[in-house]
Amino acid sequence: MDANKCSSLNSESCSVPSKDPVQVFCRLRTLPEECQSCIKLLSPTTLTLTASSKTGRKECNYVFKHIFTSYAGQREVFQHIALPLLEDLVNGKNGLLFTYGVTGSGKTYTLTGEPSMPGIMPRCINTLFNSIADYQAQKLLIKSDRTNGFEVQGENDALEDRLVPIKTSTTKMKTVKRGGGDAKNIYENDGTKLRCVNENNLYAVFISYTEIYNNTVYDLLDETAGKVLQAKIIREDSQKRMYVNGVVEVEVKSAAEAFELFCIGQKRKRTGHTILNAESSRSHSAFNIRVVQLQKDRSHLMVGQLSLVDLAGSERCSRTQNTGMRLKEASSINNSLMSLRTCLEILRENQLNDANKLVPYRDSRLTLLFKNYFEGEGNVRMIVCINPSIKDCEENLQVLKFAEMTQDVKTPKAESRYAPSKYKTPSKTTKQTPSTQSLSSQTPSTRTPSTQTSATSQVKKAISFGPKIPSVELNMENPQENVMVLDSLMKALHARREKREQNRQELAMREQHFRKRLVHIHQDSVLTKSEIRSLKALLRKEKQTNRNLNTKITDLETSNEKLSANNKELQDTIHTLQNTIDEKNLKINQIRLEREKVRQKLILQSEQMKQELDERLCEQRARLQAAILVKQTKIQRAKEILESGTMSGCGSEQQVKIVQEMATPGTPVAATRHRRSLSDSEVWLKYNAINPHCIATIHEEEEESD
Ligand SMILES: Nc1ncnc2c1ncn2[C@@H]1O[C@H](COP(=O)(O)OP(=O)(O)OP(=O)(O)O)[C@@H](O)[C@H]1O
Repeated sequence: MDANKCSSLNSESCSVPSKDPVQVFCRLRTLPEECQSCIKLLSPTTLTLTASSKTGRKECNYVFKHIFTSYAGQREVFQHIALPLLEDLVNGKNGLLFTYGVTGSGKTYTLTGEPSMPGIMPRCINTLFNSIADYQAQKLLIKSDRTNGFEVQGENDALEDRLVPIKTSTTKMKTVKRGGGDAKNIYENDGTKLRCVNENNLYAVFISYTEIYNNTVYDLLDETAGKVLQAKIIREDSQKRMYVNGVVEVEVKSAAEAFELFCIGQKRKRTGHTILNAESSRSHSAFNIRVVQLQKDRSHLMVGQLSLVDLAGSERCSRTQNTGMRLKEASSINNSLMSLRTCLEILRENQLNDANKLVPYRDSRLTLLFKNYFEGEGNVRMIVCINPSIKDCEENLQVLKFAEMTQDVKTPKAESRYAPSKYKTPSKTTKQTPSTQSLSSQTPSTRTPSTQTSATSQVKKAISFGPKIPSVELNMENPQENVMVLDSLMKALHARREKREQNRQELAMREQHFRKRLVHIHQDSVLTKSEIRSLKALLRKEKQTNRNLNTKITDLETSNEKLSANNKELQDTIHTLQNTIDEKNLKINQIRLEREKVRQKLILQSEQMKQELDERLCEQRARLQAAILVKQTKIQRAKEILESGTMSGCGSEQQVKIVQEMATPGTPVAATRHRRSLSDSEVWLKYNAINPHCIATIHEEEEESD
């Protein structure tokens, strides 16, 4: 088949391209009434996140290009963010739009939405077809060249292709339900149109849908694989642009056809139920729209690509409580998001410091696939989706930090260029018969033995050696007749010679064509072999990773079991210690009670003793006073006697007698020594009336000594 192979973008540019920063938008999800918010909006571009940590509450402000509140509708988000990218797309410029955020923050809702509330993707498709519907190229006039470029083929070839049932398994480009007549537009179409469509051009729209699951690329539109999707490899084309090798790229002629493809892919996309989102994306998915426009004279071609990427949500395993496969998915998601962060950080560092540090795009398929957008040409926009719930606060902090940093990264400004095409007239061989044309449109791998037999018969039919050589019978009797015979023989020989020349030319041409085909087949087989080798290497690597992960899982499970056993033992010890503490507390309480009883008893006893001593003291005092009185009386009498003796001349003998009488035994004598009293308990207590002991102090001293 003769075709004009055109490259989609001409990268030969001498001038240094100007750069634009990555535009980052923020969208806040609606919050259920019972939930507390950690986000406060200060202006349409600034928000505050309040995070509480061990050291207290911390408030951080973040500024974005625009912040969409929970009241912002899908239409507003589309018009603000995606419409400019769509305009770029029909102007042949590339664009990347990706949603980033914590799981369940509304990334898929923003990109896809629901039939009644379509998100960015359906609105892009509807708007695109509302605008270019009248300027579409005939189906299959433009075809994928299987190496990230496009070919323009002759109208007859396009017609042939439309008539020949295409085996989608090998052509890498298929049509959806030929004609797509019965496909329905499931998403509401608000009739938005673009103003920048060039009415002189012919447009063709191609869709591909891929996902990156566990760091492996899969084609969601690949129907050859059956239920299990085959891993694809990422290649670099002649212009150093990354693409998924052998990806199915489908030309669609209406929005309904595009949605049908999206639904097919959506069914294959890996989603799963997690604690944080009932239908959580477990892979990163990229819905690619390529718009190819061909100038009416078919001399130039221009391609624009818009990739709508729904990143899987970042998640903390402690919150999701994922195990097994979900845990592996989560760690792969987090790893690839970490690679994205690292790449953007290094890019930013390089740009700020004018450095040339290697950006590790190859660390993850995600960064490798979108490398061109950051390094090459294309507008990059990011939507940070935020669930303002206080539960997501810590993760939102990380997301917002990354988003703010991303705004500092600058990407080369997207430029649109037409690529000139070298148009060749279709070769004679492709113009022969419909059967030969369809044969040439098939790839070698699709040809069956029956098609090969028919090809041989075609070749046989095509080769003729000219008119038959007439039988030469010379008649000697009629020389005139002989002249005629020889004349016809000569004519036949001339014709045959001409035919031979024609055949030789035809053969040379066929040989050339065949050689070309052989080269093509050889290239194909080399590519396929290298692809198989890469896939085998990938498989080996995956198997090794799998083995390592399994070993890790086993190790972790063993240590988990050990920890559980330890934990159980510790719980038992804690329980036993708790019982001992309870018993000891009980005993302490009992001792305290007994001690209190003793204290009360001692207080009572000391009071009784005090009373008793007081009584005795009173008694003794009374007795002493009586004795003193008696003594005083006697002294008085002795005085009187002495005085009267002196006066009456009484002898000294009489005086002595009187004094002796006074000193008779039994007369109480005041003693200076300490007195003691006998207590009830028959214990002698020291009694000191002048310096009495405080009873309370004694008890306290006793307690202390205890
Ligand atoms: N702005 C919004 N308005 C109304 N509902 C929303 C909004 N954002 C998200 N939702 C709802 O929240 C739920 C979770 O959203 P979605 O699936 O889009 O999250 P996600 O960020 O894609 O999560 P994951 O990363 O786990 O795939 C969905 O039921 C969705 O309908």
